[in-house]
Amino acid sequence: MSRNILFLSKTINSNVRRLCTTPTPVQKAEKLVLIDVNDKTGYGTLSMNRLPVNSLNVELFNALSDAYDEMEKNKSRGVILTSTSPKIFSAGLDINDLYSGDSKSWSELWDASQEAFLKIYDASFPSAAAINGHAIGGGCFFSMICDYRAMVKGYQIGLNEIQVGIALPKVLVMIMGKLLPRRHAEISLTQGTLYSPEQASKINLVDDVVVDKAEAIIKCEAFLNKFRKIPMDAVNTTKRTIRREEIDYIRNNKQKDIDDFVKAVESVEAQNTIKMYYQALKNKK
Ligand SMILES: CCCCC/C=C\CCC/C=C/CC(=O)SCCNC(=O)CCNC(=O)[C@H](O)C(C)(C)COP(=O)(O)OP(=O)(O)OC[C@H]1O[C@@H](n2cnc3c(N)ncnc32)[C@H](O)[C@@H]1OP(=O)(O)O
Repeated sequence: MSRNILFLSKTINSNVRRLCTTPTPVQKAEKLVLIDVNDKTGYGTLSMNRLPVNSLNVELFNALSDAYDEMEKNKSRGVILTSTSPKIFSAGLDINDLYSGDSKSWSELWDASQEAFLKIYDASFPSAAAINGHAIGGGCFFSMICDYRAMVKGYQIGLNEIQVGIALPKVLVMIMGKLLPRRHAEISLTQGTLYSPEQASKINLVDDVVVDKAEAIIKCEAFLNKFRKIPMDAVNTTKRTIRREEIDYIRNNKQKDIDDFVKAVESVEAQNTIKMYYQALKNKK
């Protein structure tokens, strides 16, 4: 069974294409999240496909949410979250949207990010991130809400929002505070530190450091295999107990959380920093 070739199958929604083994090739997938279900294991590989850097915008968040809905509907045994880019898992929130948006568009952006967050963090199956490149800002965060992370050597990972001038949203602080030892969480959040995979593994930000994407996928599959003999209801009840605080916070404070994000982004200081950051990115070459 060839799992590396994209095949035409029914379009699940406007932004998600399921890859399966029906033998009708298509030239190029244009969907924002590609879904490849391994019929043998029942695991779905979801590949973010908003090139060049998988910057997160409303459409990519929605495509991730739709892909998770599809996995739920098909009673998936687990998801591997990765990217089609050869060197970038995700470069975080789309700086263009932060730079040129307004309170309405930032509200819509955060609303979509909350939905995608809940789909992944409260899924009824485990998710493993095969971090095949840089995972920065929101990109790092989306790997953090998976159940496991394997990262390829030679790239960087971290929550650098503070360097972009954005005060850290509450849920990011809550989850970073639980994942990392307290002192590292504090330094990382207030300084926006980016880590090598080796450094990240020392502070629990990633679980395994690997040489390439293929090894990352193998590690993710091995992690998901650990759940095969455990009743998933028991796993999910336990996981929801562990994750209840963050999930309840978003469910019960959705609008406040959106307002907090908009307030953080629209402040004069944040806008000045975002502008400088945007220009530095554009002038890089
Ligand atoms: C309760 C709800 C919770 C849900 C939360 C969800 C998300 C949490 C988000 C919280 C807030 C997050 C804030 C952020 O994420 S801000 C973004 C932080 N990201 C960055 O700082 C990364 C910036 N980019 C880079 O450092 C580099 O581009 C790179 C990723 C290391 C790749 O470097 P390189 O390979 O050299 O490529 P280029 O730099 O030349 O980039 C190619 C191309 O892409 C553009 N680009 C890069 N990053 C972004 C971006 N984040 N947004 C938009 N566009 C980006 C870059 O400008 C180049 O474009 P051009 O070819 O047109 O010049």
